[in-house]
Amino acid sequence: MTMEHASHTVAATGQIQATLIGLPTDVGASRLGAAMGPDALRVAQLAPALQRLGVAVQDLGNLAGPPNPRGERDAQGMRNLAECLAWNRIAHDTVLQLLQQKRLPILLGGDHTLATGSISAVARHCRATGKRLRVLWLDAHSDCNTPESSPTGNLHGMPVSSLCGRGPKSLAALSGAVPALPASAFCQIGLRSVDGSEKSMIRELGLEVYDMRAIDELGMREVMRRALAGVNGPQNSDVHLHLSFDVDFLDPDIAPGTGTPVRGGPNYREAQLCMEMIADTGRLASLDIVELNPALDLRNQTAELVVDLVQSLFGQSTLMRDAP
Ligand SMILES: NC(=[NH2+])NCCC[C@H](N)C(=O)O
Ligand SMILES: [Mn+2]
Ligand SMILES: [Mn+2]
Repeated sequence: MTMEHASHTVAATGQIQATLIGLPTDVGASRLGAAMGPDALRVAQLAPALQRLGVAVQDLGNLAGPPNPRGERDAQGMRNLAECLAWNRIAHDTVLQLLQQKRLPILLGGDHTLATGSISAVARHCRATGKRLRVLWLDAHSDCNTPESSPTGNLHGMPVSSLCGRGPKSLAALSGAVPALPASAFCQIGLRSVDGSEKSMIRELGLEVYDMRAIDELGMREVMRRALAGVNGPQNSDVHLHLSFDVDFLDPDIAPGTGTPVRGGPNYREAQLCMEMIADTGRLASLDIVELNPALDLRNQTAELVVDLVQSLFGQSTLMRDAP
């Protein structure tokens, strides 16, 4: 177990400087409600929970963006592309600025299209600083549809293909290079709902995927050991680890507050171990928390669970002492 944190997220004091960015949009999702996600996380005391672990937390509040319409599919097969692009530009610009200030951005979504903007910024930053980027994508879905292949036209099903240079051109170009990052930088964990077209895309891109069957057969410990193989240890100190956490990764029995739930996900202990093993790397440098839908939640229990897991992600453990 390592106790140090990645140097680029740590100010001279050794303290992580995190910034919460509320992006209240569900323009890419199938159901309304994820726009309320940031506030549900605040109600569940996300900032104080991080502060108790010694993280300095700044909250930018909810940033203003375009309206969240329920558009029909356009000629290319996408819903609400213009609004989605505008929200992602906001995500990109804000995350990039924070990374340049050596802060650790925590994007509070909002739907999962926002990962296009945030990861584009992370990719741009890594190109400029010579860091190696690793993206862990915790999700029930692989989100690698294209406008042509998507069964729904919802853009939250397309961020991975966009980032790999296959999705809608305007979204794919956000980082200033196409593709924004190599497909090999991604590692997807928890998949259990993959469209036929996405299966082909996963193979075409060569995405590293640990689906629920892999978790069942190998166990979460071995899956995470493999996922973090190029992240752990002194020889990988140049890695920027980004976590894109889609709340529907979790089993709907413990996390009902999400718009596209799929049964058979990781349970509470598996999810905790996943977060703890990421924390142990000390390399987490940016985070998306997306697809939390308070309108579908029960007494905010999903938001509270997410806060609990984020505490593990930032080093809370049963036996090690919290920061003073
Ligand atoms: N981020 C998510 N929750 N994505 C769900 C995507 C569902 C489906 N594959 C689609 O393309 O519409
Ligand atoms: Mn999902
Ligand atoms: Mn997703």
